[in-house]
Amino acid sequence: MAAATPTEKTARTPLMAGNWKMNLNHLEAIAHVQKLAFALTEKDHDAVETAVLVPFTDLRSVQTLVDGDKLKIKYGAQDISSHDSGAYTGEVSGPMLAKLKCTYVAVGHSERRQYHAETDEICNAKVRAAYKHGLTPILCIGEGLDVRKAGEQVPYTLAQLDGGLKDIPADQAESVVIAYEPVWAIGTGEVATPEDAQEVCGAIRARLAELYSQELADQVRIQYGGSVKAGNVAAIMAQPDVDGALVGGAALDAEEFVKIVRFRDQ
Ligand SMILES: O=C[C@H](O)COP(=O)(O)O
Repeated sequence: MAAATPTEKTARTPLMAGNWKMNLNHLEAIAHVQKLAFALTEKDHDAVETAVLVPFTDLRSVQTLVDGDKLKIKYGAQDISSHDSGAYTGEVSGPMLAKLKCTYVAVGHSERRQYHAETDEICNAKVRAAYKHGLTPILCIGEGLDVRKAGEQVPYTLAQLDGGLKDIPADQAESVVIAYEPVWAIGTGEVATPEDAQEVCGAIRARLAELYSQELADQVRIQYGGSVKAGNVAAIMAQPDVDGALVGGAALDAEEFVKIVRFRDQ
């Protein structure tokens, strides 16, 4: 499988996204985004795209702050309903997220797959819903420990990629963000080695080339997620097919997250 060359990599702007998960209420969200905005410079924004994926209850506050202060921090949600409206208690729709001017929405995070029984079919419907309403999906894929121990991480993850992108046309898929998150490395402190991350991220890019074209594969950003911190981000980002990170725990500490955004300085 052909991996991207470093030259192709430079054409992709790194995306550092903080997934807050179920943390920070709307007041804490404002304080946190203000800290990020204060710390991040024009130089940072030119070099790296920074985003926060926040709880639904925080979105309006974050939108007001970002709009009001014309911040360059992007924001989005952690999930999206596959339905546009109707009797779906507890769900939040694409039109609602679009109205809040979300840029991104995470789809198929392993915690959604594990605790909410989200299948590849459901993820595919959510990817469609995101594109239908002008949102960019961050499709999360990755294997559990049993799969890793069996050495099946590449075929397992590629099957999730195929399922999530099933019948998604190239003019949409060209903007997708793929987050490779080995489940065994999430919140455990067990970070995958840079070589582990590259093995699967390289395979994902090669598969995108097979599904679409090399040109499309070369422009899609592939993130690594799983216990990313300031201390390990540089080595992971040095891999040719890793274009950013989806950061959980470390994104709750504004100073740490800013260091991750400045991965080149670490
Ligand atoms: O979405 C983020 C991932 O689940 C990684 O979380 P973590 O950085 O706390 O391991």
